[in-house]
Amino acid sequence: MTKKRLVMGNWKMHGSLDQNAQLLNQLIADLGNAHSQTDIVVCAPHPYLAQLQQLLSGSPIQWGAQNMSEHEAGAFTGEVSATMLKDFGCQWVLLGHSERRALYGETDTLVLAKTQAALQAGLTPVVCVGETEAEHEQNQTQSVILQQLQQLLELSPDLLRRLVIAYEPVWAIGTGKSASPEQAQSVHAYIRGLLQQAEAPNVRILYGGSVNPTNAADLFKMPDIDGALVGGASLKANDFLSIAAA
Ligand SMILES: O=C(CO)COP(=O)(O)O
Repeated sequence: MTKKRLVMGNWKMHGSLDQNAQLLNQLIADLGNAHSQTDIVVCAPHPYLAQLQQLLSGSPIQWGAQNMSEHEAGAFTGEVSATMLKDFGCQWVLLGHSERRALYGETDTLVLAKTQAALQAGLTPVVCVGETEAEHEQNQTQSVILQQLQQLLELSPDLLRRLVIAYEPVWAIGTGKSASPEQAQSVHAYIRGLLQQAEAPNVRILYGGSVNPTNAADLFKMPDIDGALVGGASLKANDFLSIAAA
């Protein structure tokens, strides 16, 4: 099975109605039908999902959210459910981003519960994993990744095959210091091995962390890098589309 490349933008907590409209209209205009070989997705803050639905419906660009609740509905003030995301046309949701893990205490168990809720609602979860700089320096990358993925790998192969995994080394996020293609590939190959053992060898594995128009092509040459999760560069239409075209 050949895997379609996937390039996702994570806007994080950036944007406004005006800025988003400008960015999205430029993406639509410049994209045309040029990248049918690549799935292109933007993940916006929750309040802007209606705007994405309005502006992107009928375009080749898909949209998603950056987080969601593990619960279906109920007394969970401030939370947003998977079915609410579906109401706004989302097909994708980022889960377990390192900022959620580090700043909001999300555990592997919580990320698993959110993943199950997303799958149940028919969303594609993009589960983020990655080691910190200290863990990297202590050669703990594989054990950290294994820990983060272990519970997910116990999902049935049918469910697991509906996931996307994003490897985002924390030390590469927002630092301008991307992992080298070889460094990223070695971790992706390790993740691929785990997925193979779990009978889901074709799950797409994205790399994230300071991806830009200059380094994207070399990253994408690696056999187990199936696309990118892009932060800062996804806020500039030209940069984001250059990455998608790389
Ligand atoms: O966290 C990221 C995407 O989820 C990566 O962010 P940067 O591309 O800004 O390093």
